[in-house]
Amino acid sequence: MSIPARSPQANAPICALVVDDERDIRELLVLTLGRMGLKCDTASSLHDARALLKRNQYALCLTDMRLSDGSGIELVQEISQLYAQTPVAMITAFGNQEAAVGALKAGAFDFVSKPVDLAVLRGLVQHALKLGPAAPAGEDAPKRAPVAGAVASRLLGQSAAMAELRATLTKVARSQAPVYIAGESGVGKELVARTIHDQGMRAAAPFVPVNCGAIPTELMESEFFGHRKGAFTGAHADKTGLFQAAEGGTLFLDEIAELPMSMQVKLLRAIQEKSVRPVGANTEVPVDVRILSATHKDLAALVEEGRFRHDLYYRINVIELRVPPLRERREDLPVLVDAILTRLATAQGRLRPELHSDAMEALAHYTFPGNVRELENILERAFALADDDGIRAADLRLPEARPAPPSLAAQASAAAATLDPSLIDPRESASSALPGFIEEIERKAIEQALVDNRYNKTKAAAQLGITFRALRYKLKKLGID
Ligand SMILES: Nc1ncnc2c1ncn2[C@@H]1O[C@H](COP(=O)(O)OP(=O)(O)OP(=O)(O)O)[C@@H](O)[C@H]1O
Repeated sequence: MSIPARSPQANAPICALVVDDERDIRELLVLTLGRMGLKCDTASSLHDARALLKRNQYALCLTDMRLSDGSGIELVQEISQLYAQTPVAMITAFGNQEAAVGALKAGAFDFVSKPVDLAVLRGLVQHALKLGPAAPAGEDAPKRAPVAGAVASRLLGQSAAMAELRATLTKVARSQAPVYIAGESGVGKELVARTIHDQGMRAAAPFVPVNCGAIPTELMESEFFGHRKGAFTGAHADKTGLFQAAEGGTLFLDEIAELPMSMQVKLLRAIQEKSVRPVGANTEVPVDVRILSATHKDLAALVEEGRFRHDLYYRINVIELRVPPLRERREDLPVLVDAILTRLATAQGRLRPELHSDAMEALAHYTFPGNVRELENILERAFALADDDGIRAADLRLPEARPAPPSLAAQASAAAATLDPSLIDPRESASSALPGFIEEIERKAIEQALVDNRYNKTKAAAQLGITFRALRYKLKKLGID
C-alpha cells in the first residue's frame, strides 16, 4: 500500500485518530489534543478506525484497549504493520500492566492509563509528534535524525552481531517501551542504553544513568523519588529524585539485579503509574521517563529463585537486547583497538603507537572475560609501557600469557601481599604524598583482585573483604573504569 507523504507545510493541520467506544473519553481526548493544535478524527469501533486509516494519514493514533468489535491490540498491530509512520499509543485500564506490556510488544510506542492524566497525555502527544515527519522504523530511520548516524558510529564493531544490534537499536529508539539490556560485564550495555537515548526522540532531554548497586538501601527511596524538607533527620531542603532529574528523558537502571525487594515494589509502581511520591510528600508527581535497565547477572534465573520480582521483570523486559561478549565477535577487535589507541594518543598528546602483528595475534586468541572495558585497560597499560617501537605482545601482559596461574591460596596470599603497605616502597610510587600513596595501594589491590576474578566485581569485592557497593565506589573514585 502506498502511503501519501505527510504535508511538509509547517502550518498544515496535524491530524490524530482517537479510537474509543466511550463518548466521554473521546470528547476529553479531542478537547485536550485540540488545545495542543491537533485536529482529531474519532472512531468508536475497530471497523470505523480501519476505514479512517485507509483514507487518511495520521500523526498519532490513540486507541482504547477494549472496543465493541475487537481489541485495541489488533489495531496496534495493524497500524505498526500497515501504517508504520503513525505512532500509536494505547489507553489501558488503571493498573492493568499486562495490557500495557501487550500493547508495547505489539508495537505501541507508549501507553496511558485510565483515568487519563492530562499532563501525561500531553507529554505522550509531544513525543509522538517528535517522531515525525514520518519515516518507517527500519532502514530509513537513521537518515531521519542527523544525530543518529553520529551516535551509532560510537558503538563500534564490524561483526554481524554488532550490525544487527545497531539496526535493532534504531528501531527500539523510536519506541517508548522499556528495554532490558543483558550482557557480561564491560560488554557495552551502558553504551547501548546511551545510543537508544541519543537516537530517540528524548535525545534533547537528560540521560540519567544510575548504578543500583551503589546506592545504600536506606537512601534509595529518597534518591529515586526525592524528598521534602523535614521528611527525615538530615532532610534540610527539598530534593529532586532521579526520576524527576530524568524528566522527559531516560533513566538507565544499571545493575538492576542489586535492587532490594522493598525497592523493587516501589519502582514497579512508579513505572506503571508514571508518577512518583517524594518521601514526605502528600501528593504524587507525574513523571515522563523512559526506563532502560541492565545487569550482567541472569535476571530470569533470579526471578526463578524468587530473588527478583516477577512483575517488575515482566515490566522492564518488554524488549530484551543481548550484547554479545567480545570473544563471540572477534572481528570487532581491529576497529576497537584502532579507536581506543587513537583516543589514548589524542588524550595524551602522543603519537598513536603501532600495534605489531604478534600483539594483534595475542589479542585475537585472548578470551576477554572483562570484554571491551578489559581491552581498554590492557591497551592503556600497554600504551604507557610502549616505547617508540610500538606495542608488542609482551607489552599487553595478557593474563593467559603469564606463567601458569597460581593456586587459589597463592592468589589469596598474593592479594594480601599487595595490600600490605610494608611491601611497597613509597619512593617507587608515582606520588609520595600519603593520600596518593594509599590510593596507589588500593588501586593495585583492586586491579589485582579484578584480574584474579576475571573482572567479576562481586567476587573481587569478596576477595578484598569489602562490599560490592564499596568496591563500585572505589572504582569510581579511583577512575578504574
Ligand atoms: N561496541 C563498542 N564500541 C566502542 N566502545 C565500546 C563498545 N562497547 C563497549 N565500549 C566501551 O567499553 C567500556 C565499557 O562499556 P560499558 O560501560 O557500556 O559496559 P557495561 O556492559 O555497561 O559494563 P558493566 O556491566 O560493568 O556496567 C566503555 O568505555 C565503552 O565506551
